[in-house]
Amino acid sequence: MTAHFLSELLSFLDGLPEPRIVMNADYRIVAANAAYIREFGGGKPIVGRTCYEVSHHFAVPCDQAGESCPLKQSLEAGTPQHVLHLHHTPRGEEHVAVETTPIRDDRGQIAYFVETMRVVRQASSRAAAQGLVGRSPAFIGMLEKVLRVANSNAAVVLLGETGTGKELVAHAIHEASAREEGPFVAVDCAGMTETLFESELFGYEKGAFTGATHRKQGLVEAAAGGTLFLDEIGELPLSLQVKLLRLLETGTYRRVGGLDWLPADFRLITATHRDLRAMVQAETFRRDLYFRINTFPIHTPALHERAEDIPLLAASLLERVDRKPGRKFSPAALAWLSGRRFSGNIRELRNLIERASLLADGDTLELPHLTEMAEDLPAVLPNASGAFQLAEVLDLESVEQRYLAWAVDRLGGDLSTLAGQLGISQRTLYRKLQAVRQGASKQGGSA
Ligand SMILES: Nc1ncnc2c1ncn2[C@@H]1O[C@H](COP(=O)(O)OP(=O)(O)OP(=O)(O)O)[C@@H](O)[C@H]1O
Repeated sequence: MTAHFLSELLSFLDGLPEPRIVMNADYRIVAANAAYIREFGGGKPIVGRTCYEVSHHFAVPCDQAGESCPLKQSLEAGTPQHVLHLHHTPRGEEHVAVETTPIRDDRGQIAYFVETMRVVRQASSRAAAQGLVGRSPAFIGMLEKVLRVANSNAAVVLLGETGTGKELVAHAIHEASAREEGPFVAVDCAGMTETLFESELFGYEKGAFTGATHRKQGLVEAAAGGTLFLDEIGELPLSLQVKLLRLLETGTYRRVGGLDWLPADFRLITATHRDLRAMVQAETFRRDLYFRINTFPIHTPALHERAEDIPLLAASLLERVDRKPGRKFSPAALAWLSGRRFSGNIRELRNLIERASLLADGDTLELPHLTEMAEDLPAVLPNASGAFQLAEVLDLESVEQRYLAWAVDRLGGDLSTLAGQLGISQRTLYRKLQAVRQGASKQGGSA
């Protein structure tokens, strides 16, 4: 491929608003457009460096560092590939959606790759005063699904324990969708009676019943052009499931006391902490409704599946609930939080942090502020505050897991320091810790 072709390609890419780079098969950046230099350049030269060094600060390509590599995938598949990566940017680490497209030469051979990057605005990998935060593999896996489905009109069902952030995730899907400018209307299905359900969802006409002194808009109408989020869908009685199914099948509804069928225009997101499939088996949830709402299920991970996010979540939640800005946790307090099992997930963590913030007078939230009202919160990992000891000969994998559990406890959840001391990347450490957590939960919470 000629230099002329490259310069033509670059002047074409320069005119595009999204940051793009061109790379060769050796991962070397051969060109970057103006938008990329503006958003990711940070005033440093880009051309001639490798993508893995610029975006990840790795010394080897991503796939050799335990990460997915879209360049390699698109070389193998010969088609564009999409991945979600944590990239170093001039603003710090950010979630970036990467699309890698192979470019063929005149003989049909893949010669270059154009990579398009979009910073994900719906989630932060650093402490943030609002929205979703997280950087663990479990969180990134979920975020990847959120971004994939957002731009379709598919019905999404969010399945996860209570307090795992289902409402926040529903909001993120809405914000990443083409309906972003439209309304986001949340409805709690728990405790809905038949009359309430119909009048709330469909609205009513003046005179429809005693007390209906004026026409009232329903939530379906309020969600027009936007997203309707039905929380706790598993709590909806069978009689109301029929009414919801009719709305979804026909795309129309009628106000209580009204004659006209009105068209509905919303994207449906539902959520539940219940096992809907088991409910279908037990015939407490309609099979046809289950298939209607279940086009794209997303599991919201429990906190113990993403326990490495606890320090980041704790810092973010403190920012959100504390009346004194800028306060931090002591290392011991963070270590203690990182080693707890929260059955109420992020909501329980948030409540505990709010309580501690009320108890603390100084600039730092210390361990006693947390434990004073939550001593009985169970530990996930052994409380190995002393030396690392083994009383038996074990296989190396188990030794590594026990050692990591001990080291996390020791370093107070400061994973970047720990990764440095262990001589491995943070990513590799996250992955190894995931195995520790899974091992701990298989053993019923004690390692
Ligand atoms: N990834 C996250 N980052 C920051 N805060 C979060 C995150 N996930 C959840 N939260 C916070 O945790 C709390 C519980 O979240 P949310 O109400 O969305 O959970 P839920 O799964 O819908 O719970 P339920 O099933 O009980 O309705 C909220 O205060 C929310 O802001």
